[in-house]
Amino acid sequence: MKPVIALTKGRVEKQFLAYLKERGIDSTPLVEKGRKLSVETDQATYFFAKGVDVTTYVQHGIADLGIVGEDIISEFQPDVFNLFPLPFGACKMAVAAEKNKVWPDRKKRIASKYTNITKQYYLEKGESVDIIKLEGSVELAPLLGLADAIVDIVETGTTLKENGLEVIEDIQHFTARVIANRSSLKMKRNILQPYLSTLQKEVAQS
Ligand SMILES: Nc1ncnc2c1ncn2[C@@H]1O[C@H](COP(=O)(O)OP(=O)(O)OP(=O)(O)O)[C@@H](O)[C@H]1O
Ligand SMILES: O=P(O)(O)OC[C@H]1O[C@H](OP(=O)(O)OP(=O)(O)O)[C@H](O)[C@@H]1O
Repeated sequence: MKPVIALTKGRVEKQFLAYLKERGIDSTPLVEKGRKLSVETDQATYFFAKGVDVTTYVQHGIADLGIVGEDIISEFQPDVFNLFPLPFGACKMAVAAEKNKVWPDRKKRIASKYTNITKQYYLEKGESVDIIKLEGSVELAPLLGLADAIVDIVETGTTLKENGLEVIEDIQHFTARVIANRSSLKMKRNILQPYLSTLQKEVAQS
C-alpha cells in the first residue's frame, strides 16, 4: 500500500516536482502525465486538483496527504492536520491600493478572492468595510473603480507595480504546506512516515 497524495495543480505542482527531484525521488511519471489527473509512482499515488479541492479530498480521507498553499488553509480552515511548511510557494497576503490613493468619505470597498481572510482582518482591526468577491485579476478592481483597495497575494510585486498599485498593509506570510487526513495519520503511520521523512530530508545546497 502506498500513500495517496492530493497535489495542487499549477504553480505548487511545478515547485513540488522540483523539490522531489532535489531529494532524488523519481517523479518521471508525474512530469510525463499529460492530461491524466491521477498518476502512480514507486513511492505514492498522486492526483491533481485545485487548492481548495485538495483540502476537501484530504479532509474526507480520499487522500492521506495534501500539498497546498497556506493561503487556502487560512481562507477555508479545513479540518485537517497541518503538518509542516515546504520551502517554496512563498508569498504574502496584503492590502493594496492605487499609489497616493485618496480615500472616500464612506465605508471602504475591498475586492478579494479571499473573502474570509479579508473579513477576519478588518474585524480584528475594528473597521467596517464592504467586501466584494472576485475570482481573479483582482488588481483590476481599483483601476476600474469597483473597489478602493484589494486583498490579494503578492509574490514579486510585479503585478501591483505594473498596474500602478502598492502594498499598504501586510496581512500574513505563506508558503506551501503538507497537510494530512487526521485518521490516516494514526492508522497509516507506517506507510506515511517514510514518505514524510523523505519530504523533510535536508539536501546539500550546491
Ligand atoms: N504569485 C503567486 N500568485 C498566486 N499564488 C501563488 C503565488 N505564489 C505562490 N502562490 C501559491 O500558489 C497557490 C496556487 O496558485 P495558482 O496560481 O497555481 O492557482 P490559483 O491562483 O489558486 O488559481 P487558478 O488555478 O484559478 O489559477 C496559491 O494558493 C498560493 O499558495
Ligand atoms: O506579486 P506577483 O509576483 O506579481 O504575483 C501576484 C499575482 O499572482 C497571482 O495571480 P495569478 O497569476 O494566480 O492570477 P489570478 O489573478 O487570476 O489569480 C495573484 O493573485 C497576483 O495577481
